[in-house]
Amino acid sequence: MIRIRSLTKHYGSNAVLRGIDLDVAAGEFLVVLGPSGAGKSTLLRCINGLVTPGSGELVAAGFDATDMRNVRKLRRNVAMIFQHHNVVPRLSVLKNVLTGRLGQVSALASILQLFSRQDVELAMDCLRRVELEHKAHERTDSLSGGQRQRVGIARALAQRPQVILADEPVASLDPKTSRLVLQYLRAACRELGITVVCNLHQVDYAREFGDRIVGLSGGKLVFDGRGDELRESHLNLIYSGLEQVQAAEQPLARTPAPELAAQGVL
Ligand SMILES: Nc1ncnc2c1ncn2[C@@H]1O[C@H](COP(=O)(O)OP(=O)(O)OP(=O)(O)O)[C@@H](O)[C@H]1O
Repeated sequence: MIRIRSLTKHYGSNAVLRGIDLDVAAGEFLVVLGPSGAGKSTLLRCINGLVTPGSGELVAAGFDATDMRNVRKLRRNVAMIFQHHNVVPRLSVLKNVLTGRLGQVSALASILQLFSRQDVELAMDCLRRVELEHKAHERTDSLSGGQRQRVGIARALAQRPQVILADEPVASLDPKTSRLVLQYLRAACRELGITVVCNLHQVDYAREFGDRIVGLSGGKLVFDGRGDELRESHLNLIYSGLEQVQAAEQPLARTPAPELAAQGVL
């Protein structure tokens, strides 16, 4: 579903992504772990065409994401969920979810915000999936932060995307609400076959919800494996910072990573 080869991105002299190779299978729930500034958001933004990579290949949902002519089609199929949910507070919950349909309807219908009965039924179904159907006609600013994030998920689902990119979707939520939000995302993955790539800071959630975890450090992937393969030594490598990754010159750690241990990296 996503194929990335030798992907780089620089901001001036700051090398943010330094040769990423990554495949994500259809229906997989992939968690990206990494310290602040590792390049996690930049990676997600490259996948949905918000950021143009410097070099490399990136195909998502069948579209070449490095070719900006594909951006509209790409974003129709690749939905994004942000940390601050980006919902429109003064709109009703239902209208916020319906904005997820804007990329799919005609330009005129989009300008006039005319939605068909099928669109409304789809939006209500998406609200049911995050258990907010009963809030459909309330103003979104009357909802809690966790509920707004669930509206963000429903809006993403209303797009009927092949891929959902979630950029620290639970960063500002309490533990109970965080797990609920991640459960809805995982259900979307399992029940609808949507591929999810989710940036997280919480290792426990990564282990619990990710089918697979990749560790990004200093713009390089330094771990790729299942949650139960992620050891303390890998976490040290992921969170050790740029210098050690450069010193290691080791592209990827896989448990038990005997090669890395032999080189004294772990
Ligand atoms: N638009 C931009 N212009 C210049 N530099 C940028 C821009 N966006 C990101 N960067 C830089 O790229 C690096 C990686 O940022 P990015 O947001 O991808 O990291 P991150 O891993 O998502 O961090 P966090 O966990 O704090 O969100 C940082 O050094 C950041 O300052």
